[in-house]
Parts: sequence; structure tokens; C-alpha cells
Amino acid sequence: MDECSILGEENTWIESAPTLQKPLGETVLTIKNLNKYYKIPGSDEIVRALKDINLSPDSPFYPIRKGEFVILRGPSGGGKTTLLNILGTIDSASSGELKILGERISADSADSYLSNLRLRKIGFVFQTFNLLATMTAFENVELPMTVMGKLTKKQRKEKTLRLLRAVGLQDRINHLPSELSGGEQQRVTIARALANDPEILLLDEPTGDLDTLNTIEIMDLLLKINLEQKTTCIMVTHNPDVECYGDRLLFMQDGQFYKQVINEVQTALIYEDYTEYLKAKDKNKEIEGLDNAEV
Ligand SMILES: Nc1ncnc2c1ncn2[C@@H]1O[C@H](COP(=O)(O)OP(=O)(O)OP(=O)(O)O)[C@@H](O)[C@H]1O
Repeated sequence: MDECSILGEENTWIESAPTLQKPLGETVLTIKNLNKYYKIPGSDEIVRALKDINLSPDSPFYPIRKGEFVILRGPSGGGKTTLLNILGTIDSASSGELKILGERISADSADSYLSNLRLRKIGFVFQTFNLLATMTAFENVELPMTVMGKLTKKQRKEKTLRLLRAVGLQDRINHLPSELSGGEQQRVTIARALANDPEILLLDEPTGDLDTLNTIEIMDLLLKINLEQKTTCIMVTHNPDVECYGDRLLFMQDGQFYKQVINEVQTALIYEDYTEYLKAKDKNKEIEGLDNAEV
């Protein structure tokens, strides 16, 4: 058996499925029969974006536990972002049950309750960095702490500097987003997402706009956070090459999970090896192109 176990198309367990070598904590996320419908304005059309999704003890797709790094994969339109937004409580499900860190979320949960849960427990990182353009890196990272209102100015300053150091930006604290590279902006976003010590980090294509080196650096940073702080990470990506960073890969299509892969051990990419691999892949594509042209 190789490093991964695959839950096949028929949704049955493979008996010899390996277990994770990494110890995980308590359950942080359970989903039961979750559905999401979008009504298209001005027409009778309804899009069913999520179809009876489960991450529950009685499903092959089991709940997410503290410290787990879950990667959501699958074709465009499969429902990944819809699911991530519902998990982050920035969108609500049409029906079904969602339990985050022991708190039950339903369509009628009050906005104030949800925004409080988001601020205290959940960090977001998106592909587009969503930094406030007129604020420096320092001010962007400090903002969630100011909103939370728990720390003194001095404590906020110390924590902001610690976070910026942790993401390697100690020399860029007074830079505006426009004065930072894409990779640096994404580091600021990650530092900001960590400001209130979230238990869950939700990441939507965090490396989508980055080059190879920055992709690896951001993924290494996320792995470090996941391993050292036991922050649960749930990440959407279209890049199959970063699958090795996850503990579990959940594949979605047509609004459902259809495959689950367990990585026994998380692995980081090595820049030199990865660029060699990409070069070889490009060369193979060129050769295939020539072969096809000759036929
Ligand atoms: N606001 C919306 N109104 C109507 N339909 C929507 C809306 N948002 C998403 N959808 C539809 O829901 C389905 C799932 O979309 P979603 O964005 O979740 O997929 P995805 O897997 O994240 O795709 P991608 O990989 O391209 O980002 C798609 O058919 C999409 O067209």
C-alpha cells in the first residue's frame, strides 16, 4: 500500500486504509445533510450548489478534528467555495446542520452571533489578498485585534510585530499593500488571519496568484502554523502539486464529496526539485505537442 488511501467512487471504505501518523484533537467541524440552493434573480432557475453534504461520524467522510489540514479539490463549479463560505459563516446553508467548535449554526442564527464567532474563532485567507489599501502591513494586521477590543495598545503592538516577524515581514511593517509583492501581501493576510488566534483557518486558493517560489513559501508557512499551533486548516486549491501538504484531501464535484484521500504524513515541496519537475513536465508537453502535430 502506498502513502495514500483512496475512498473510491462507490463510497466504500478500503479496509486497509492507513491512519494519520499525526495525532489530532477533538472534533471541530461536523456537517449533516447540508444543502445550498441559489435562486437566479429574475428567473425561476435554481442552482443546487451543495447536495446533501456530510462530514459526520456515520458517513465515510468523517468530521474534521483539531489540527487537521484538509484540502478541498475538484473541478470548477463543484461547490468548494460555496462550502468554504458556509463553513466560515459568511454565507448560510439552505438546509442541514453545521456544528463548528461545538456551536450549532443554522439558517436562522443571528448575524451578531455569527460575526462574533467569526471574529473569535475563524481566520480567512483569500486568493485576492483583500488588504485595506490605505493601511500599512502593521495596521492591517492590528485591525482585527482592535475590533475585538481585548488587548491594550501596547499588547496589540507587541502581538502585531510578533505576527509580522513570524511570517518573515519584520522589514516591511510600514509598507502599504501596493508597496509589497504578491507573496508578501499574502503573508500579511495570513498574519492578519492569525491575529485573534483562530482555531480554524479557511483558505480559498491562497497561492492562486503566486509564482512557484512564493507558492512553496506560503505553503511552508501554513504547514508550520498547522503543526506548531495545531490550527485546523481547510484549504481550497486547484493546484494538485500542493496536495502533499494536507492530511486529508476531499474531492468535490456537482455539489458532493466523491473521493477522500488520506496522506499518512504531510510533506513539503522542495523548491529545486519542484522546479526541475515543472521543467520536465513542460518539456513532456512540448514533445507531446510535436508528436500530435506529426500525426
Ligand atoms: N451567488 C451565486 N448565485 C448563483 N449560483 C452560484 C452562486 N455562487 C455559486 N453558484 C453556483 O454554484 C455552483 C458551485 O460554485 P462554487 O463557486 O462553489 O464552485 P467551486 O468548486 O468553488 O468552483 P471554482 O473552482 O471555479 O471556484 C456553481 O454551479 C456556481 O455557478
